[in-house]
Amino acid sequence: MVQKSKTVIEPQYGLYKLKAKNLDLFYGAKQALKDVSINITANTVTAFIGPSGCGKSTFLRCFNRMNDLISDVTIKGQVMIDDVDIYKNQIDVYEYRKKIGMVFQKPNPFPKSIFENVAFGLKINGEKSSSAIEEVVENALKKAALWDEVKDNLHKSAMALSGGQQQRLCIARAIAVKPSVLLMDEPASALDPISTAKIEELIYELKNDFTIVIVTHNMQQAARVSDKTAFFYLGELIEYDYTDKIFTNPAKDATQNYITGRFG
Ligand SMILES: Nc1ncnc2c1ncn2[C@@H]1O[C@H](COP(=O)(O)OP(=O)(O)OP(=O)(O)O)[C@@H](O)[C@H]1O
Repeated sequence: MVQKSKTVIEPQYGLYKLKAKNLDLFYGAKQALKDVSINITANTVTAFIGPSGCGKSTFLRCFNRMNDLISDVTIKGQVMIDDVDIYKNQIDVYEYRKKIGMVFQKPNPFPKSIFENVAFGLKINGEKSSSAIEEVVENALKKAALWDEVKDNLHKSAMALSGGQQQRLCIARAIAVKPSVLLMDEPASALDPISTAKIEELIYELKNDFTIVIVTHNMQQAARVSDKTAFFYLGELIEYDYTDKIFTNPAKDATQNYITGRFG
């Protein structure tokens, strides 16, 4: 069970880690996000919840500009990391993406060894020193709570790991390049309950080093791991508040109806 401290230290002078301001997103003519604004504090876990198709993943993908890869997408408004508007023309997307790690629903290790999976990003970034790479790989695997299980088999194929181990490997791979933000799109939904519990524990630990945003369909999971929760419905951010408040005393009827299972 995740032991939570409920304190969020809000930044002074508006210096949030992630911000969106009046964000609209269209897939062709279809509007998927409507005037979404949010401020996310550094070193917190924020959960995005809401019924299928309400725009959670679309919004998550705005923070690493992954929607740029989809044709016919139009984005209006601002998305900021460390107060820099990431959709401005002069942004170097390649450099910017280094600040953001992403973990997907289905574990997607490369068909390489455990070691090579974690070392991959460092090598791409030009790290040549084997001892430096070994140190980072070990630290990333320790942070991802996988080291003890794999330390004697680092050169075995990642594909031989269990699903839960593969997902922790993907987390190690994401954090090895030292991003400051981790985006997770339903990271435990393909896993068994024991692996899910491990991922939840890990998310809670990782917020010491990263700002984490997680999309989840599992409301118990949102309640367990997140400091703040954002409820989306039909492309709108309906309510965003401390997780305890959202799950015990939401301000909006739509949130209340969703968390009590009346729709979704
Ligand atoms: N690549 C795309 N092209 C066109 N429409 C898309 C695309 N991706 C998502 N959409 C549409 O945008 C809306 C929001 O989808 P999105 O996947 O962001 O919702 P979601 O809340 O994450 O859903 P789920 O919980 O089912 O994953 C949906 O109507 C979806 O059909």
